[in-house]
Amino acid sequence: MSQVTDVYIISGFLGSGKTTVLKRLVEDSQLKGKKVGIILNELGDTNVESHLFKTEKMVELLNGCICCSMQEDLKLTLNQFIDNSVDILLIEGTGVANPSEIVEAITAPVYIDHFAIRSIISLVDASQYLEYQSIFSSSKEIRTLLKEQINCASLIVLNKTDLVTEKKLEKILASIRKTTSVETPIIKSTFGDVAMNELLLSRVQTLELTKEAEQPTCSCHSDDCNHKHDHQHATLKAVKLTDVPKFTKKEFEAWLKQLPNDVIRGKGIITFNDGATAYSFQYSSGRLYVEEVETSQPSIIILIGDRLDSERIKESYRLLLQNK
Ligand SMILES: Nc1nc2c(ncn2[C@@H]2O[C@H](COP(=O)(O)OP(=O)(O)OP(=O)(O)O)[C@@H](O)[C@H]2O)c(=O)[nH]1
Repeated sequence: MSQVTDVYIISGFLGSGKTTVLKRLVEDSQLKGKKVGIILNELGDTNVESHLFKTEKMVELLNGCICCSMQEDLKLTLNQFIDNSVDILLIEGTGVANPSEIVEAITAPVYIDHFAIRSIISLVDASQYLEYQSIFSSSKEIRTLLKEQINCASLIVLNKTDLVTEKKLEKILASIRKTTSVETPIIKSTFGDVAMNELLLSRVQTLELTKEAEQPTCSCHSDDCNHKHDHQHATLKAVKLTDVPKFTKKEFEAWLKQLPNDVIRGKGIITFNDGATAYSFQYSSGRLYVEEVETSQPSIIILIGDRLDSERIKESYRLLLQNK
């Protein structure tokens, strides 16, 4: 029989810092000489972050969410990891994935001898946590999802604390504590700088499951976490813009900032006027981050948000191009 692979699920809403933590886990595992497997799930049909993980065995599941519409694809991928064993399997869901549904797939009897979920790490964006409560006040699905991402965690990482005051942080902690079990640790961080032993600590008791078990368990402590719910996040949408010309960074940033508030997240590959270098860009919490990258991927802009009006965004993009 093949060895049991340690599995870590990285969850959290759009832009909360999942990939940042994933990168740290990958680097640590490599330093320890472990073979790493990654499952990266994206809502859209393009992953603009694959350049970050060139050396690992990575499977990208695009155009859907592994917690619902892509459960079958997740199973096929897990089969690959049985045949091609790794020491640690890191799964990053989309920003709208419900981790309990991923747990459900992995704890199916057929996988019980092969995979052991060690932790469900949920990232929370401190700079947006309270804001999301009001932005999504009319979207029950998203508010439920945000709650579930927290309630199903075995470790909550309250990230982006550099962007909020101590007073606001206390308010956020109190609000999170209202819905989550007191046993679930909450660790504050910037750029996911949580001690590696905390991230890697085995916190999920799925090993008790037997092959005969009919109902898989997850570490959920909340009545809100309904394993059999009709999981929907149809209001969240990704818009992709291709054939992207060169801009100045200033033009690009100004354009992102004037987009409607319902654009929660942006990412992609872009080149600026000042040369041929490609940059990976991240737009999150209303801030633009760019980083030079070596990639053959053509320029692309992906915008994700609630009930996005794609026509309005495309029109705004056309105007940007016209005014260049
Ligand atoms: N200021 C600040 N920025 C952060 C922090 N953590 C991550 N970021 C930045 O926020 C952006 C989004 O981070 P990611 O790790 O890509 O977030 P994500 O959850 O993987 O995003 P999606 O997969 O799109 O949902 C990146 O530009 C990060 O560098 C933090 O603690 N503080």
